[in-house]
Amino acid sequence: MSLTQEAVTEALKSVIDPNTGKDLVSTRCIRNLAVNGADVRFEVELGYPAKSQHEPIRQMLRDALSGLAGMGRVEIEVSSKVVAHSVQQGVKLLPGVKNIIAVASGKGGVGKSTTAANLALALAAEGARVGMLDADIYGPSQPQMLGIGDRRPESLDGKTMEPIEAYGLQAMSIGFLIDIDTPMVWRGPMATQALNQMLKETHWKDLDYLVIDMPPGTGDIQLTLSQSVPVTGAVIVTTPQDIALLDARKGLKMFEKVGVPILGVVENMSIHICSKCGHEEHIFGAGGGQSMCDDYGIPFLGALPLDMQIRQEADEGAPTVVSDPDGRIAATYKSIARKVAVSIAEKSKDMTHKFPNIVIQNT
Ligand SMILES: Nc1ncnc2c1ncn2[C@@H]1O[C@H](COP(=O)(O)OP(=O)(O)OP(=O)(O)O)[C@@H](O)[C@H]1O
Repeated sequence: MSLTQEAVTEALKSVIDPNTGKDLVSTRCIRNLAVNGADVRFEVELGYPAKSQHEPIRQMLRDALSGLAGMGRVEIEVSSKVVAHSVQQGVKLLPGVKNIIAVASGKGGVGKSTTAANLALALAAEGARVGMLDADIYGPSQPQMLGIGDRRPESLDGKTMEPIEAYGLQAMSIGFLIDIDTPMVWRGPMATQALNQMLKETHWKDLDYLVIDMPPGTGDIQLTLSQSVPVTGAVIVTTPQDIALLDARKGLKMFEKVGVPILGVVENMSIHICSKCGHEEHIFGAGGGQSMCDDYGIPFLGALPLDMQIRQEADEGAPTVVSDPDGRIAATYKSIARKVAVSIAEKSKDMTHKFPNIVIQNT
């Protein structure tokens, strides 16, 4: 019996994408399937970056076909294509930027900047083109974390600033434009204006994702920023103690109010593992991030331990995802990055309108 396209498709239907939980046929990821005698060739196009998953997915597809009678050679090409998604109503997308991910926290000092840096690097490691915009006006830390502290952006055309390259990321920080040693009183409108200028006047080059390290808190400045920046979705970083979770809930509500979808919650400093004896301790409490996600029906993206390695590497200007790319911590950041990217990919291009249409009727 000779091999048919239908039989191959049927066999491929049994393969579930581990990242989306759906089969690759019904999600239309299988392209250009060609059956030539006993040989099969096709492409798989994932909607999210997942370099680390290409080989395992290829292997699962091969395994699914191996049982077919009359099977010859199998050639599978796996790639990723990230598309642009809609943002809040009334806010325009940025040229050269497909999706913007806001990394926010209700409370300061929970590790938002460290998470933002590692998330951006993890998305890049999975094969995406990624930018990092440090909008933390209270304490811009990305230049230091990305090891580019003393460099300043240049302008080639006199109109736009060139982002600074760091570990493959296109980086821009409010810290490049202000002297962080000088105490500055930033008022709301000034901060918004500075951020808008950085967003629009940076020469972003074909970015799949721009990660924004937001200023911590849920005050007027944060609210204005979350309204004016064209955000695809927000990631909330929290530590597990009650006070941080309370503030994280406020952050969540703030984004909800302005129509920005929540991509999920990252619990940082979740557990402490003693570097000497390996004893595990929930210093800041256990399970808080997960239960907050259960309450609001949003994804729990993952948990990072309180680990000296994370602090040392970030402070030294080479965050863990680049310092120890094959380690356990980098694997957690990459898993979080894939969940964020999958959640964006699954977002409908037409965002549900938050505000009702106003119809004027002539009577
Ligand atoms: N999981 C972790 N384990 C150990 N240290 C961490 C971890 N996450 C962050 N840190 C350290 O905690 C400090 C605060 O982190 P970070 O600057 O990322 O917090 P933040 O929430 O962005 O703060 P801010 O409110 O100032 O913006 C840094 O020194 C960082 O290296």
